[in-house]
Amino acid sequence: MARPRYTALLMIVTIDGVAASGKSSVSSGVAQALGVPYVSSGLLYRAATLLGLEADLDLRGAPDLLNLLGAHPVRLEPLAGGNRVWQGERDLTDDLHSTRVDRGVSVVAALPEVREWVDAQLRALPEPFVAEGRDMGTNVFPHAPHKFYLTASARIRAERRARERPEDVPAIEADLQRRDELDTVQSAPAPDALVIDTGPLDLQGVIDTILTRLH
Ligand SMILES: Nc1ncnc2c1ncn2[C@@H]1O[C@H](COP(=O)(O)OP(=O)(O)OP(=O)(O)O)[C@@H](O)[C@H]1O
Ligand SMILES: Nc1ccn([C@@H]2O[C@H](COP(=O)(O)O)[C@@H](O)[C@H]2O)c(=O)n1
Repeated sequence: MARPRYTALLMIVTIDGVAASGKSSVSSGVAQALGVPYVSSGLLYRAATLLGLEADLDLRGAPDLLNLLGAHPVRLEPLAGGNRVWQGERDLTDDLHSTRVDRGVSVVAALPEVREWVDAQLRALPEPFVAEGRDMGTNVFPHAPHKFYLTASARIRAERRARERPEDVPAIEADLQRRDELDTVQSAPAPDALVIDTGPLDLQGVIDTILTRLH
């Protein structure tokens, strides 16, 4: 039988990295090249944050937040072209990348109970897929055979994000640095991850760098 073009076809590829490092865009491109879904773990933390904000909860209060999530379950739909997040029939996805959610999500993500809630959903997903986030290669899928970690300077990341948002680069840069700091605990690269500085590369260049290593 002909050897598959990519050995990662039947397993998990993890792509971690700091805020706005390109994880979602790169994971989508790699997943589409592999013909597998990609899983955006950050969307689950963002969904928990959005629902907590809408319910006017104290985001540091795990019991109320978990009760809310239990009463109205959230579902992540991983698709090759992008993830959708549902609460019942409500599609939350387009409300998850706001500055309001950005400013609250690290508080929610620091709650062990919320991390367990996210990790359980991720580990229940059928393989193969590309999983992106902060701790996919360290905590959630430590046995994944292919691990990558994306970095870039805060300024470069802010300039990229500024193309998506009506805010100025210095303000976005400050927000990214704050989130990096708040996410430090769960954001270390796995010892066996290939660290890629995406600063000198365009989006396709990062995707190709990863695909080259999956042959
Ligand atoms: N290497 C690159 N060169 C140029 N632009 C890039 C590169 N990588 C990503 N981008 C762009 O930077 C922006 C942020 O990328 P993306 O949303 O994928 O980052 P992220 O790490 O998933 O962000 P977050 O942590 O906020 O979810 C997007 O507009 C994306 O198209
Ligand atoms: N594996 C992960 C993924 C995300 N987080 C937290 O969620 C925030 C949003 O993640 P994005 O990838 O959508 O930016 C992120 O800032 C972390 O606080 C996490 O803890 N672990």
